[in-house]
This record gives sequence, C-alpha cells and structure tokens, in this order.
Amino acid sequence: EQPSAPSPISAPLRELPWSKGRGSINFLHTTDTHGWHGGHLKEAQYSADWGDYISFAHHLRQRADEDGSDLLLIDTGDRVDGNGLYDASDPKGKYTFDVFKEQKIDVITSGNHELYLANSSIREYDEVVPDFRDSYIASNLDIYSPKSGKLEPFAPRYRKFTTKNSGIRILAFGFLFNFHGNANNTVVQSVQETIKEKWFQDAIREKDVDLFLVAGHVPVRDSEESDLIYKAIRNAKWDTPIVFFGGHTHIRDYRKWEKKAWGLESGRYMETLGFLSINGLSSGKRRLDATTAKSPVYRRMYIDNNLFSLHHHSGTNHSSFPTEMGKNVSEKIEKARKKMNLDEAFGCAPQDYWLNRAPYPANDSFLSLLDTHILPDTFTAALQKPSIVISNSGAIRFDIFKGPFTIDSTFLVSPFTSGFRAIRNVPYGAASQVLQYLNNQGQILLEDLVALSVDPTMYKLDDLTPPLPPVGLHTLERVTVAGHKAFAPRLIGRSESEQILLVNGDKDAPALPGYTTRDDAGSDGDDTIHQEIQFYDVPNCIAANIHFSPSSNKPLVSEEHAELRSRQGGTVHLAEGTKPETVDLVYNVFVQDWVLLALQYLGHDYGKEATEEVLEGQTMTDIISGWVRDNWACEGEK
Ligand SMILES: O=c1ccn([C@@H]2O[C@H](COP(=O)(O)O)[C@@H](O)[C@H]2O)c(=O)[nH]1
Repeated sequence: EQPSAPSPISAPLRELPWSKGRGSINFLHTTDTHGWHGGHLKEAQYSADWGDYISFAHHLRQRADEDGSDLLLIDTGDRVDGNGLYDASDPKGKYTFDVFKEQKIDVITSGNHELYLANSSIREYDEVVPDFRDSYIASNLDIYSPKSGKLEPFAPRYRKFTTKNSGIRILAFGFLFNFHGNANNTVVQSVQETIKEKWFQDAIREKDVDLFLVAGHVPVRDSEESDLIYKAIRNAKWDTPIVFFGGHTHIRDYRKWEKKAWGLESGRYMETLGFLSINGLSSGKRRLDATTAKSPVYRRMYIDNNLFSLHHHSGTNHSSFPTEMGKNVSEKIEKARKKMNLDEAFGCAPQDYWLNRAPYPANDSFLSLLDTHILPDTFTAALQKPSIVISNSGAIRFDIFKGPFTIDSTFLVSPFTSGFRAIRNVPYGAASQVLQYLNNQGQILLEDLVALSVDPTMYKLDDLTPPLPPVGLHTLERVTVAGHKAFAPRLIGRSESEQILLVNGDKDAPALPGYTTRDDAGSDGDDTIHQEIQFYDVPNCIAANIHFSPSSNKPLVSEEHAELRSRQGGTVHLAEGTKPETVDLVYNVFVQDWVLLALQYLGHDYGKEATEEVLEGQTMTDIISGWVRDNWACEGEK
C-alpha cells in the first residue's frame, strides 16, 4: 500500500469460496482499473495497490500449488484514463506499464479506453501486448500496424492452454463490445461478424476443451454481445462449462446463463478484486464419472481491495503478506507519484461532492457544482455573448473529497484530452432544447427509485423533523423520525400521496459504507458486510447559461440590440429573466456529433466547419483545476 494511504478499517468478512483439489480452478479478476494501480488514497476501503495485488496473488498461487487446484488471473481492459499515475506523465502511461507488467496475468484484453486515441492504442500494441505476449487476446480487434501500415490482429484471436496443477484444458477468447468511438488506426469488428468467422467456428469445435473462458470488455448482463457468444459456443458444444469475465459498466455483477455458464463483472477503479471458483471440472488428467460430470459448482466473491481483506483471504498478516516483488512495485508507484508531484494541491475542497452518491441536483452533487459554479464562472469570463455551455456527465469520472484537491484529483475527476467548441449565433429556441434532446429520457420518478431500493421505509409527514419541501427528492443530512433518534437517510422524498419515503435509512445497518451487491447468486457476494451506499442515476448531459438567466417570461432580446451592446461594451450580459434571440452553443467536443444531430432534428443544419474552438483548447481537467485554484484556498492560505 502507498505510504499516504489510509489504514484499512476492520469489518465483518465472509470467507473466500476457494475450490481445492483436482478439477478445481480459482480466478482473480480485475477490470476497468483506469490507472488506479496506486490504490485509493482517500478511501481506506480500497487502499491496497498493485504491489499488494501481486503479493496477494502470490499467496493464492501457493495455496493452489499445495492443494492441487489452479489460480488464474484475468484483466478485461480499460486500464487507462482516470488516474494521475497514468495520465499525468508525458507520454501517458510512462510509469504505469512497468508497474502493471509485474503481475502475471493469464488472460488479458483491451477495453474501449485503450482505443479512443491513436497514440494510446499504439502504446498498448507496442508495450502491453509484448509484455503479455502469451496471454493478450484480441478476438475482434485489429490495428493498422505502426510499422507496416497494414491491418493486423491486435493480438492472437484466442488461446488454448492447460492449467499447471489440475490439467484443465481451457480455450479462451478476448472480446470487446461493439465499440465505435475508436480512433481510425484500429478496427473493432462486431461480435455478430466475428462469431461467423472460420477461426471462431473452428475454435469452438476444438476437441479436448474442459472449459471455455470468455474474457471481454463486455458487460455480462443485458448485453447482446455476451449472449451471442454464449449461444455460439452452446450451438457447437451443448455441455462444456463456460465462464465469462466481463467489464465496462463499472459494477459488481454475477450472471447465470445456466448451471454450466456463469459470468463475473468486477467493478471499477481497483476497488474490487473479483474472485470466482469452479470445482468439478474434467481435465486431461481427470475423467469425471457420470454424477460429477454434470455438476461443476461455480462460486464468486467481490473482494474489497484493502489489506484487511487481503490478509484475511490469504491467511497472512502484516509481516508475512508482502512479497519482495510486491514491495518493489509499491515502491515504484510511490516514486512515480513523487516524480509527477501528484500530491501537490491546487486548493482544498470545503466538503465532499459526489458524482453518483448524491442525487442531481443537490448541494453535494458534483454535477451541480459544475453547472452552477465551475462552468458559469469559467465561461462568463471567457465568452462575450449569451451562451449555453453543455458537457456530458461522462466527462466527470469520480467524486471530490473534502480536503486537498491535488494534481492527482484533476485526473481522477476528469482525465480526457478533448476541449470545448462553439457554434455561434444559434437561434435560442433550438439551442435551448438541445440539452433535452441529449438527455432524452424523462426525469426519474420517485416510484422508480422505490422499485430499485431495498426495504424502503415510509413515514407520515407529521413524524419527520425537519419538515420536507414539496413533492420530489431531497437531500437532508439528518432527519428525526418521531419516536426514534436522528439518523442519516440516503434518499428522502415526498410523493404525491403526501407520504414520506426514506430509502434504506436504517439506523441499525453495519458501520462501514460500501457496495451491497445483488446478483444471480444472491446478496452474499461482497466479502465485506457493508452499510449500503445508494447510487443515483444522473443525466447524460448538463448545461449552464452564460450571460443570461431565462427564468421568467421576459421577451427575447433582438439580435440587433445585442449586437449594439456588444459593440459598445464588449460583453453582453442580459438582465435577469430576459431571453436572448440567439446564443453561442458551446459544448465538450466529445458530444459534438450528438449536438449537431440534435440541432438537425430541431431544424438547423450545422456542419463541423461551422464550429470553432473556445477557451484555447482547455480541457475539463484544466477548467476544474483552474477553478479550484481560484476558488478553494486551503486553511492558512485564506
Ligand atoms: O474522450 C472521452 C472519452 C470518454 N468519455 C466518457 O467516458 C465514457 C466511456 O467510459 P467507460 O469507462 O468506458 O464507460 C463515454 O461514454 C464518455 O461519457 C469522455 O467524456 N471523453
């Protein structure tokens, strides 16, 4: 763990469902780590780093060697974008790849983030693929080779291998979902087309396969791609066990297709080490009798990535846990962080701001901070005319914690390199509807949230202090229900029928906040028994009005009038409640295609040539760090 990481907090743990002996295989799975190989330095629950993961895997490998089972490691992509350790270096990834390659991984694939920019995929191809020569698999990904210029497989299409101890014969694929946002130096072939190819059809018919392993940067649930792969394998082999390792949606999940086909998804950002075990498999060394052949048993666990959990599950302690290699890697990470000054602060956040752990809008919502402060302050200074500034919420990746906001924080919250562009003088009537088009789903209803929650509790209006504002969802830090002591609800709302709803506001819940996962095997998958955290859906895009606030029905200001004022004084700032006739429509480049499409639907055709750069190419990372520097002094600097 990094020296500045908080020590893990002890909490009740479930036991690792390890499978031992012949015919048994155990897996550790990481996905969507997004550069967090240094662990979480502000969350004790996820504070172990990649060096600790190396030590942990070492102990579990030893356990497998001792009991005759096997341990395999899987990583399903999106290792980049989202943490200073990866993003703050030039070129990006200068320190991460050397750290990452020290873990022995048996099957590894690419995610979509390795492919957004041509230089990221080239680095992946030139460095990571050779580092994992025997285990990198790219079933549906090609690259125009930087050397030959020819289209070549990114890595081998599949891999067949036999496990060391148990002799289980595995045939492994490595897929990416049907991704279209890649730079034009790579080609992602759709899963639909890939499974028709001869190599795939031959592979799924290979003899002597005890287990099909599908690693993919593909969600395990509600994914046409995963279902197609499952069906294709089953069409060829009706009975061979299948295991999926998925990713992309950043959630913990475990899905059952049928009793011999399960899939695991292991969260995000190095918060989770996914664990899956299967026993009762056949192998080259072991023929199963009729009863056992029918019943491989699959089990899973989501391990919180902290030393309390890792010591417990590996039967070690503070002194017996770290291996030489693990310690070296932790030191390498520490040195790289120092070299890049990742702990240097731009300012200090006065409170926590949540991306998904608070509803939007709310006082502690990061997106509210963005659309009510960061964007208005930044663009009011930079733009002269009434404008609407739109950003995708996906440009924001993580929460802000109270305290120092560092160079590292800027990349945690927004690592992307795209800037902002503008379309000048768009009729207000159309521009003001673009946001709605981009967020084409309606507002989430209270009823929907009730349906999602577990054991929502209803109270009568009179029973609550403080009194609630009108119908809708609200954030209140503490409420008192008559006859109980005060406690903190995670969601509170008033429905049409005047009842008050407190979702999961149970005062007897376990103390440590974290994931409580419900999947196809039940709700006992998390290794740590947590106090449940509520996550909220947020809109796709948010917007800020600049130099105007159209809250009342005052008339549109004529363009001539605005022009005149513009010539006279430079900046045009319309009086409260006045609507402009036209606005400059400014947006994050990532959503450009959607903005142009929305305008087209609204009857205004603009091509890319009608757009121009604003803020001299500053990215969201620059905007946020600049705003923090100007607005959030640390104690002692005020
Ligand atoms: O340049 C970029 C690239 C991506 N985004 C946002 O990220 C998501 C995809 O991230 P996943 O981790 O794969 O879900 C994409 O939908 C965008 O919202 C971006 O803003 N800019």
